[in-house]
Amino acid sequence: MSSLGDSELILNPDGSVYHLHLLPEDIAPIIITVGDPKRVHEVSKYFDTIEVEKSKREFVTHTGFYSGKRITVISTGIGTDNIDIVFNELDALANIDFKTRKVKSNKTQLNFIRVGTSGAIQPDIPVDSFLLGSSGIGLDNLMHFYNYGQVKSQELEQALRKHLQWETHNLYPYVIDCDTELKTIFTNNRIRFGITATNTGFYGPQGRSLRLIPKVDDFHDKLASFQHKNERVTNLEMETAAMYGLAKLLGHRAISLNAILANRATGEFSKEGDKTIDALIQFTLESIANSSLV
Ligand SMILES: O=P(O)(O)O[C@H]1O[C@H](CO)[C@@H](O)[C@H]1O
Ligand SMILES: O=c1cc[nH]c(=O)[nH]1
Repeated sequence: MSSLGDSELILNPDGSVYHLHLLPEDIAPIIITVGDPKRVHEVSKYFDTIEVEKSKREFVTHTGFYSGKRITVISTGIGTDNIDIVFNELDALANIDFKTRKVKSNKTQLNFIRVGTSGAIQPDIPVDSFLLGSSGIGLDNLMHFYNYGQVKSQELEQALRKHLQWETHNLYPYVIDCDTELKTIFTNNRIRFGITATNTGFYGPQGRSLRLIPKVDDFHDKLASFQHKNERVTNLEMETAAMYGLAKLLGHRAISLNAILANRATGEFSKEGDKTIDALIQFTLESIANSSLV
């Protein structure tokens, strides 16, 4: 196997990976991802010890121990473009030998757990509730740059495309399921389940209108009315589908947990978002501590 060239695997002068500025020993196999860089501290403040604190751009990383488990928490910033960077570089840290610049023959499987915020599109999902995305619908185009056919949720993707008929808008949604073992770990009476839709923006791409009118005028109605085997589309955010796709392609596991801050059907926005996010962080850490994850 040939070595990866300098412009493919980009390392900084200190040997760290290009954007994340991390060394292979800086990360744990259990990785909590958050969008907001400030949320990293909101997670790691519960750790018993913190051994790594590094940052570059919007990518802040803390690694430490919580209840005997070594955990990394990292901010991805906003959007699936950043997920491409974070997931490829974290995988490189785990599975590429930075000295030989070759892919390792023995791979390490990483467990990605997103703790994010999101807006519900169904009226019965209250603000300040928790929701686990059992599948991710990608309305962005990230996975179209990879051969994702082997990891997609074929039947769900076909049924969704037939229902939406959004080829007229040049939209070809991809659909990828969460990891079922991680789903079991977070299955609890405090959490709802649903299909999470991921898009490239917060305003037009989530059907929001301030001064500009979104072109897809039935955006919420079309997504909210989709039904497949008792599953429905529940919420909108900006990272989950790409996480599910890249994790599966790279042989990792991923789950996305959402603090529902907005309800787009009822027009509400949480008045206690920080409290809700903190409760989801504590729920996530407790679930990890009680799991067999190492
Ligand atoms: O709170 P985070 O994790 O950033 O997640 C949500 O919030 C951001 C938009 O406000 C997007 O990243 C969206 O996915
Ligand atoms: O409506 C929302 C709320 C949080 N994050 C999103 O992406 N959308």
